[in-house]
Amino acid sequence: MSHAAFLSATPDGIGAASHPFIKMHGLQNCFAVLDFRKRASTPQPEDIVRLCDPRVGIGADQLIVIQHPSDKGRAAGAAAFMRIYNIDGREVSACGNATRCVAYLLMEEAGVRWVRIETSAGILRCRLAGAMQVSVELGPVSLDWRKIPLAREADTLDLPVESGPLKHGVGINIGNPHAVFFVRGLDRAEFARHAAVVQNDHLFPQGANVEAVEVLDDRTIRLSIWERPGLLTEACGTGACAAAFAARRRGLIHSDDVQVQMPGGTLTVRLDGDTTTMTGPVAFCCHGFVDLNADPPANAPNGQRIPNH
Ligand SMILES: N[C@H](CCC[C@H](N)C(=O)O)C(=O)O
Repeated sequence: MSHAAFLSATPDGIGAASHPFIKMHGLQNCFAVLDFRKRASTPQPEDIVRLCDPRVGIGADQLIVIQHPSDKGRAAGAAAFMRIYNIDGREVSACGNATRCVAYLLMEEAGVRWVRIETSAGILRCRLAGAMQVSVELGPVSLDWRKIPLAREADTLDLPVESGPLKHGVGINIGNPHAVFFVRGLDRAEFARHAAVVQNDHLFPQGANVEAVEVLDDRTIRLSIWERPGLLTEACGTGACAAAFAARRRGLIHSDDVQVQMPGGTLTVRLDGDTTTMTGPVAFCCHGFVDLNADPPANAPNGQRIPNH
């Protein structure tokens, strides 16, 4: 049975509300994956919060739901629509590492080596790049303040927001908003404190994923990531691409092939104009059944998770 086939299994003797899930990760950026291609519904926010919570649920940085593509997506050759939900239950438009994981599931299911996935940020081209290695070409990068989005016109190569060592950042939209700062060494706990201030600044009406980047050489950067809605993650695909693009744009690196080191491991990012392609490993963690539409835990997090530093 392929992993994707498990996602449509029906539990024998388990609660009727139970739904199969697979947990996967890309460099320890972890995802709970549900297949809703046989369900017309979307997950309830209280279910999303509970399922992402490591104490009462599966534990994940995002919940990913596979649906059938839209008519437009099908016409563009998309195999599925991938919906992305943050730990606070809100839907977002992009998740690079999750795209790599879902692409692996869909390619394994269909027995192919490339696949297109429809997301709210557009159609993404994905391909198998070796054993358990997947490449995803992310959509065009934008530095336009209106597309980040910012609350007011500003120089997106020198953002008017700072906290501690996070200064002179670069604002980028790569399907989701990012604020990229270049630093020299930064304790992870200190980064989390300052990144939370930046993320919640009024400059970002939709918030921002925040990266602190150290340039190690002409083709290698190291980054820490504070994702929306407020958590440190071990890796971030869109963040890696945004950081590599910003470093190249700032002239801090000169290679078009960038090694992006993160706490969970390294992604390779290929820069080509306003397109970025990330390549890296995917892995399966576990699978099982979850009850949906259950009551949220009494102390359901308000979308903030204590930094795991
Ligand atoms: N981990 C994801 C990024 C999730 C971004 C999400 N937290 C948002 O609010 O945009 C990645 O690999 O690109």
